[in-house]
Amino acid sequence: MSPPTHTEETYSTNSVNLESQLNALNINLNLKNLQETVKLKEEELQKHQRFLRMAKVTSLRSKDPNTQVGCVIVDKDNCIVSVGYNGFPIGVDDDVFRWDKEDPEDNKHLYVVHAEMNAIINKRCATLHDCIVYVTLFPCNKCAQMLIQSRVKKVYYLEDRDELAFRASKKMLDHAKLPYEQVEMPRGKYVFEC
Ligand SMILES: O=c1ccn([C@H]2C[C@H](O)[C@@H](COP(=O)(O)O)O2)c(=O)[nH]1
Ligand SMILES: [Zn+2]
Repeated sequence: MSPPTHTEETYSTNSVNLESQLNALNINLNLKNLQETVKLKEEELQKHQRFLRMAKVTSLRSKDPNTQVGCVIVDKDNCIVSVGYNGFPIGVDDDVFRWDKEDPEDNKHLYVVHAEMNAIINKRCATLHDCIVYVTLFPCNKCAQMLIQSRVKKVYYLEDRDELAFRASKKMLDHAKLPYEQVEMPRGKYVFEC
């Protein structure tokens, strides 16, 4: 085999250079894409945290001395279409139907309207189809039923409980393919440092 001619050598050196330049360009492009994706993800997370902070502030209106729950529902344009918190129904007097009664015959759980249900009922739009739900506590099985029936798109929540009502809720949401995601809040920025 004859040694490569000068032209062949130059061609081969140039092609190696070109390849390494293309590789470098590709790496740069990939890095830029990655940075863009990370930025978008970070902005998305901040949006969820902002709405969950609103849900938390909403929860402060609840008179439940044990657990205050707040719920905010937003549409596909990120406009708030409803809010709700756990409370007794309109006209049901807190002084008669007390929050602190231990008696199973007269317990708050028999009367309270859950935050999610209030938000579903209070909606200021025709339908909640494809809306996003932000709630401070994972929805119980009853609320999950209502959210599935309302055809909301996703549930973001802060706190969870390992209790039957919440386990059943997860089972149902999984089966109905309604996704849910727990969101962590930035430290020290929970409610008031908006
Ligand atoms: O999906 C839910 C589950 C519960 N709540 C409300 C109902 C009650 O007022 C409290 C839970 O009281 P505990 O004394 O902690 O059991 O939370 C709700 O709004 N949504
Ligand atoms: Zn509930």
